[in-house]
Amino acid sequence: MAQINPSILSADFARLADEAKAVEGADWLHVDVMDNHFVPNLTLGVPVVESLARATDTPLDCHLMIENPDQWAPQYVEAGAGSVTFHAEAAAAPVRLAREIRAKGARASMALKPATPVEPYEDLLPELDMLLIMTVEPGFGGQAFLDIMLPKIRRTRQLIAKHGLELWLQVDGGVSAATIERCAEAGADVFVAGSAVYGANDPAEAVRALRTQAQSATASAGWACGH
Ligand SMILES: O=C(CO)[C@@H](O)[C@H](O)COP(=O)(O)O
Ligand SMILES: [Fe+2]
Repeated sequence: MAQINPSILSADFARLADEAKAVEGADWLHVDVMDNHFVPNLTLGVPVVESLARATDTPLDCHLMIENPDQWAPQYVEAGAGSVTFHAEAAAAPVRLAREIRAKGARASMALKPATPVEPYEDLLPELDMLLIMTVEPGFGGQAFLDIMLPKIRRTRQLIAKHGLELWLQVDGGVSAATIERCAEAGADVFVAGSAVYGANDPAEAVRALRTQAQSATASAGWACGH
């Protein structure tokens, strides 16, 4: 089943608890952590994640766009995140870090920026619960979807099938009613949407509509979605 994860980055940061509640019914709440070093933007950190975890029943999907995730990622598990994504480009020891995230009780996920290929990480995929393919350069919400990422999504779906993995394949950046079907057909099964959800008049309805679109595109593409 296709999963829709609204990105809190596009919400009103002065009303985070209400904004989290506005999308209850979503599969996960996507929380973009940016440190102004790995990306040229600064958002929120561990204390805010702790508060969000108390404010909503929706599990938190933390996307860490930070340097030194080896040091920081475990703290986001302790703060209450159910899934923690670190960037391949920033991690010093991705296998050790994925194992540590899992050992602490969260799903371990790794993200690839647009120019980072998936192939060098093929042997590492069994260590992960999810791979995130960025479909914009990380750092900001509201950017245009990069169509040139579709072949990478397709190749990753083939690697998942080749190794018989349970790995979820997430896309993040510019995902909307206009682009979600192409992502689903290419093989994505977890969809982050910021402006397409929080920019809608009814964010909860936007989540439902995106999920319906993704599910029918997945069904017609014919690859099996494992959840
Ligand atoms: O990680 C990021 C941006 O770096 C994303 O999670 C954005 O927050 C998605 O926003 P939209 O592109 O959907 O508006
Ligand atoms: Fe994100």
